[in-house]
Amino acid sequence: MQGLTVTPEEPADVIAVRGLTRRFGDLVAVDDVSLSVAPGEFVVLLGLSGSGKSTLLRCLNGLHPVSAGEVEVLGTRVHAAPEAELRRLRTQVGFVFQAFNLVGRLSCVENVLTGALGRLRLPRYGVRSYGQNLRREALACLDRVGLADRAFQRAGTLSGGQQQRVAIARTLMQRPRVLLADEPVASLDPENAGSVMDLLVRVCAEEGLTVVCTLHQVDLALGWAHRLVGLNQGRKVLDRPAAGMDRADVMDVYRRVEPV
Ligand SMILES: Nc1ncnc2c1ncn2[C@@H]1O[C@H](COP(=O)(O)OP(=O)(O)OP(=O)(O)O)[C@@H](O)[C@H]1O
Repeated sequence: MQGLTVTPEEPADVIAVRGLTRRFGDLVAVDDVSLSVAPGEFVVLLGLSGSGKSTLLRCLNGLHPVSAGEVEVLGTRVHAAPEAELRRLRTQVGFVFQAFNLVGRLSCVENVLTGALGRLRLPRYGVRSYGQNLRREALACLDRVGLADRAFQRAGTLSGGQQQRVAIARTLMQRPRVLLADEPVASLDPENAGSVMDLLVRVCAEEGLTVVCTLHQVDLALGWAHRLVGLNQGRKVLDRPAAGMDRADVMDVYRRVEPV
């Protein structure tokens, strides 16, 4: 049709943070940070211990209220959302923790099944209380992380690397659109850290997830991130595509205090 041109729209940012400040009493843990994350982007947050990485991550899904500024995730205005809206948002935002947060006495498959609770109306108790389709899906999630053969083993009896794989399977079961990962490989030895990161990056790419992940391992960050964001004393001191950056550029994050 003449005269009618349809321009493909740029997809909106999945995460948009503007002037975010989070204080704990007199301490400014996150200081006037702005950040946009595009669909499917894998952003790694770097910075010294205490620089505000975990606090920023928790502000993204409303686990910490913000002191000032705006946080928008998947179109939800997190800074102003009532608790019910935040609960709805959290069903779409997976969280992977350093300490795995599995229930050690439950089997791997039952831990994975809990990832589906956000989309079920009633609580469930025991593997058999979930329908057959969900049980099949949970086993498929375990298969994707290479642990189908451990489905009925108690999660607490697995190694750290295996437990983090189960936690990733639980996140897949949640079918999130965004993944927040707080030092997901900090408790693992270097070899396991590499292979769990490898898995995390692969499944996130397969699912088209938008990811914000805090890491202490600079080499892993350089190897896997699309973009590196550095914090120092709560301020954003780096925000660059990872391609073309080297270790020395990244190490600057740990010294710089001037915001970008
Ligand atoms: N609930 C809280 N109450 C008081 N202070 C807090 C709280 N949570 C974090 N802080 C403080 O906020 C600052 C930032 O902490 P945060 O955990 O975000 O840092 P981090 O960069 O994630 O550190 P790490 O790499 O060690 O996990 C620190 O000084 C910390 O002590």
